[in-house]
Amino acid sequence: MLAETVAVALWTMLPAYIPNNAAVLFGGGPPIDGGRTYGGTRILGDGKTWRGTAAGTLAGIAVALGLNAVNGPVAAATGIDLPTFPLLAAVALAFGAMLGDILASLIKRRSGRARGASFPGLDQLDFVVTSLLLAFLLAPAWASAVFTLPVILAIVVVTPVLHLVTNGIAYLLGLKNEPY
Ligand SMILES: CC(C)=CCC/C(C)=C/CC/C(C)=C/CC/C(C)=C/COC[C@@H](COP(=O)(O)O)OC/C=C(\C)CC/C=C(\C)CC/C=C(\C)CCC=C(C)C
Ligand SMILES: Nc1ccn([C@@H]2O[C@H](COP(=O)(O)OP(=O)(O)OP(=O)(O)O)[C@@H](O)[C@H]2O)c(=O)n1
Ligand SMILES: [Mg+2]
Repeated sequence: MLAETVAVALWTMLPAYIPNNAAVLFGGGPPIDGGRTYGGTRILGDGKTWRGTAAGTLAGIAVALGLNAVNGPVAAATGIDLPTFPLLAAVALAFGAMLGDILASLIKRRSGRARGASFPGLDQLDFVVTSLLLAFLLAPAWASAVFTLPVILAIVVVTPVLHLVTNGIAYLLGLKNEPY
């Protein structure tokens, strides 16, 4: 059923959705690239920090453990069979999301885009690709069972919409400098 597929997709991706939010809220401090440049432009830029990456990863893992704790009651109340997250899967989704955002900055800087510039498509799906890849790498049996083709399709369609809505609200609240 479509609603059930979307519910499983959102539940499973929550540990990958939270890291970027937490990085915005708790990030800052020394940049990962240490200010270094390559060919005259920054490697990553001041928007990718150690603190934001650590906070994001920890927040994503914490959310996965929290979802594990409420899985029983939520599954009982909704009648939907929702996955639990083994620790490796939680780490893969959370750190994978941070990694995707960092790789996207690398691509943005190499293609001459300044910090904060938009890159439609990449901005909305960078963290999806890397968190899924890392999950398949670190927890292959779990990932193959959870990320069926319909679930992956639901993720790819729903995530960009949620990303635009979340960023729009964060911008209106003054938490982000750009609404994308
Ligand atoms: C636990 C912590 C630390 C924070 C929780 C804050 C919160 C309520 C987050 C909502 C999480 C959520 C379910 C998001 C799903 C969408 C998604 C793909 C998010 C990716 O995050 C993007 C992030 C930075 O993006 P970027 O690095 O790629 O540019 O966006 C910035 C977000 C924040 C600064 C956090 C504050 C967010 C809000 C005030 C918006 C909350 C909005 C909702 C709950 C509405 C979600 C939309 C629908 C339609 C349900
Ligand atoms: N690993 C990260 C990711 C994000 N942030 C914080 O969250 C803000 C918004 O994140 P994002 O939109 O991903 O970065 P941008 O500043 O837009 O930079 P870029 O163009 O490189 O994406 C950043 O400015 C930074 O303060 C952080 O500290 N560490
Ligand atoms: Mg940005």
